[in-house]
Parts: sequence; structure tokens; C-alpha cells
Amino acid sequence: MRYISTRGTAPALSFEDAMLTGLASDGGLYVPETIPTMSTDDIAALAGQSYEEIAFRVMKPFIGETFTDAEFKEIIAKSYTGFGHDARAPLVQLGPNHFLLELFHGPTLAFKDFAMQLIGQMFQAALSRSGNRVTIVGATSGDTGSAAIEAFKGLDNVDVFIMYPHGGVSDVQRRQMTTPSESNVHALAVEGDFDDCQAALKDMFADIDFRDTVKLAAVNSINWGRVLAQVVYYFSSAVSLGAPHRDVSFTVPTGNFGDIFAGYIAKKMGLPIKDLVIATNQNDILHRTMLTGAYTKEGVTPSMSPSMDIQVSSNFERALFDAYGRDGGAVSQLMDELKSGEFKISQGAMQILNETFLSGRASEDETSATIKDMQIRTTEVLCPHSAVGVKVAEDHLSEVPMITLATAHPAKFPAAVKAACGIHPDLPPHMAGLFDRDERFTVVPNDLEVLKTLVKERLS
Ligand SMILES: Cc1ncc(COP(=O)(O)O)c(C=O)c1O
Ligand SMILES: N[C@@H](CCOP(=O)(O)O)C(=O)O
Repeated sequence: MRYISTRGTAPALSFEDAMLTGLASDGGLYVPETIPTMSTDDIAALAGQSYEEIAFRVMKPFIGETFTDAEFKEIIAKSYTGFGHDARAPLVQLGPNHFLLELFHGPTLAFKDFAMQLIGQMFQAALSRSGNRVTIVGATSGDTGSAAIEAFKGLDNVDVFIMYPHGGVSDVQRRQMTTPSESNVHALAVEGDFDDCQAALKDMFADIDFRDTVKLAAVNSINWGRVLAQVVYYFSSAVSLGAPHRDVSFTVPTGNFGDIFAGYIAKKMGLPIKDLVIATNQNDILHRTMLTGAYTKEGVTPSMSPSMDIQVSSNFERALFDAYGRDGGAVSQLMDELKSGEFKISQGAMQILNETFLSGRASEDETSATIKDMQIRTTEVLCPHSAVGVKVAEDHLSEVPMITLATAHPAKFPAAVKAACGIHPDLPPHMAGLFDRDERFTVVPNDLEVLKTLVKERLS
């Protein structure tokens, strides 16, 4: 299995190299050259298997010879032992044809743990084999950073720098990033928004000298390994509702488009997914794009679902690559146009996107009302991101079972949840001391050179 860049000019890489590299040298994102498929029998055989076994069968064709079967099984087993639910990703019924996939039982209480725990183990195995050392730089609107720090803290061959918007994440998210005491963890509060952090990360990758000097690696969902790990729970949940003998639909609270792109891959692999619904908050660039064909940046308005306050949705590039018939030149041109704030998608590509994805938007009031309504109707206390998903899903219910992804635990956003439904969600026992620990972070201006210098100084 080889991985190619969405911009068409970077060299094709193996799974291991694509994972350790993150972003392609031409600025593109790696995607598999071909998508392996699973037959109806293969999918049916997943019924009744453990999450770990499903993970092995779904991901194995993508990793090639990177790990032996025994090594890969061990990596998967270690990745999910710290989860607080035996099913790892349990389904809860919200209504006659509506189910919630709880993806927040991992160590940092967000869906990111599914992928980050796995790539933490994979990085460790690959790096200890080669003896190499890498510098991970990540951009986060809150959850990726916490999950990355949890997965990589204390590892010998990795330094991890996480850039987050100063004042733009919840207190729980910030403390998850700033309280670990391990010396290889560096929390950087950037005076900007998430898009600024993500742009700085991509610019660091574009600086070949910096990239090579620090041995830069990425763990955002620009890294294919992240997306791959997220494909698994589409299979586990669909199979438990009767796939492949029954269609299912998914609604996904969306920001950087990584999670829903994983659903798209599951569908391409043969999982019978009818609708894949993009759910956005008031920062609705993806929803507007699906309606108009124009991807137009308008600036971010902070919302109660801060992890989705994003304008430049990185993984949308992967969907565009397929919609444009895998034409890297066309994608490069769109990304160049985006530098001036907008690109327009061709009619042909738009038709393909519209056949693949539906979309919707939840306003702040609708998000609050959904948290309250669901708590009363089902007792499920939703985080604001999951509530955006549930609201948009309810607008798309049909005779096909709908699974909405619950992407974070409500206790990560207690103020918004309490204001919406009157309940203060408590952190689970393993995070009880979070507010008693000292914080350690550096406030940094939104300036690429300052950020790069800081990384280099810390490493020396
Ligand atoms: C809680 C939560 N929900 C939804 C999202 C959006 O996911 P994605 O960026 O993969 O679209 C994020 C951030 O990625 C998140 O942290
Ligand atoms: N919402 C994310 C933003 C980064 O997303 P990623 O999936 O590309 O890492 C966050 O919580 O940081």
C-alpha cells in the first residue's frame, strides 16, 4: 500500500513514512493510492467481534508490512486498554431511529483518543526500531492537543509542542494540556485563533530547512494515521445495527473534516452508508460550501463548541482530491486561490460532493435547546459539539437508522452544558485532580518566526 499526495508532486510513501511525515512535501495530504474494500461477508464477520479485533481487520490492509500481525494486534490492544468502557465506542438509543455513538470514553474524553492512542503506540514502535527522534508540532482547538499530550508525554524519542488559541479553549481542555509535568511536553498559547495555529503548522512544514532540522512530525488529522484509526468505529457501530444487511447513516460534528472523511473511507471500503451528514456550528463554512459551491472564508465567531470553530478545514482537501478525479494540479490551484480567501468548486466536483455528503448547521440557540431537550427526553447529557450533531441529524432522520457521533464528554464544557440544561457534568475520577495541579505554558505571538525559534531553542 502506497500513499500519494493530494497536490500530486510529492513522492509516494509507505504507510510508515506517511505516518511519520504527516504533511506531504508539496503541502498536500497523503491518501492511499487505492482504497481496499471489504466484501459483504468480511463485514458480516465483524458482528460480535471485540472493538480491537474489528480495528485489526479494518486497518490491516492499510498498513502494509509496517508491523507484523502480532505487533499490530499488540499495538491495538495497548491503545484501547485505558478506555473507560468495555465496548470502547458504545451506542445509545436517542429515539426510534436515532442512535448516539459515544466516542468520549478514552483518557482525555474526546474522540481524538481513538486515533491518538493508536498513533502514539505506532510512533513509539517505529521510532524505537529505527532509533530516530521526532518533534511533533500540533495545532489544536482543544481536543487534539490534550489527546496528543496524553499519548506522547514522557516518551523518549519524541518532543511534543502544541499550539492552541490563547483564551480560545475550555478550562478543562487547557488544563489537560498545561498540567502534565513531563519535560517533553510544551504547551504554547498562541495569540490567534485555531486557523492561525494550523496555518503556522503548515508553514513550518513548508520550511524544508526547519522541517529537516527538527525532524518535524504531525499528529493532526493531516496525518493519515489519524483518519485511518477513526474509520474503525464506523464499522463497529454500523455492524451492531445490522450492517452489511442494513444501511445506516451518520451525522458528524465537523470542523477539520477528519472524522467525517473517515466515514467516507468506510463507505468506499464497502460499508453500506446511506447518508453522511456534515454538521457545523455557526462557523458554517462547510455547510455554505455544500449549498453554494463557493468555499468562502468569513472569519471565526467563537461558539460554545470551540473545537469546531474552524474556517480552513484541512481534510476537505482530501474530499476535493477525489471529487476532482484525483487531479493534484486542480487541488493545488484551489489551495492557492484560498490564500486570497475563496475558491469556487467546479460543477462536476460539486455534483460528486453533493452525492456523497449532506450538510446542516446548528445555531447557538439550537445547540443549547438540543442539550436541554435531549437531557429531558433521554437523560443523555450532550457536549455542545455532540449537540450540534444531534440537532442536524434530527433534521435528516429517515427510515434508515441514523448514528450521530458524540465527539466529547460534556464535562469538558461544563459552563455551556450547565447553562443549557442546569446540570453540571462532573469529570470522571481519573481526572479528579485536574484543577489542583500547576499549569505550565508559554504565551506566544502569532508569528511564525517566533514560533520556530521557540521550538528550536527548547530542543537545544
Ligand atoms: C469535540 C469535537 N467535535 C468535533 C470536532 C470536529 O472534528 P473534525 O475536525 O475531525 O471535523 C472536533 C475537532 O476536531 C472536536 O474536538
Ligand atoms: N477540533 C480539533 C482541531 C484539530 O483537528 P485535527 O483532527 O485535525 O487534529 C481540535 O480539537 O484540536
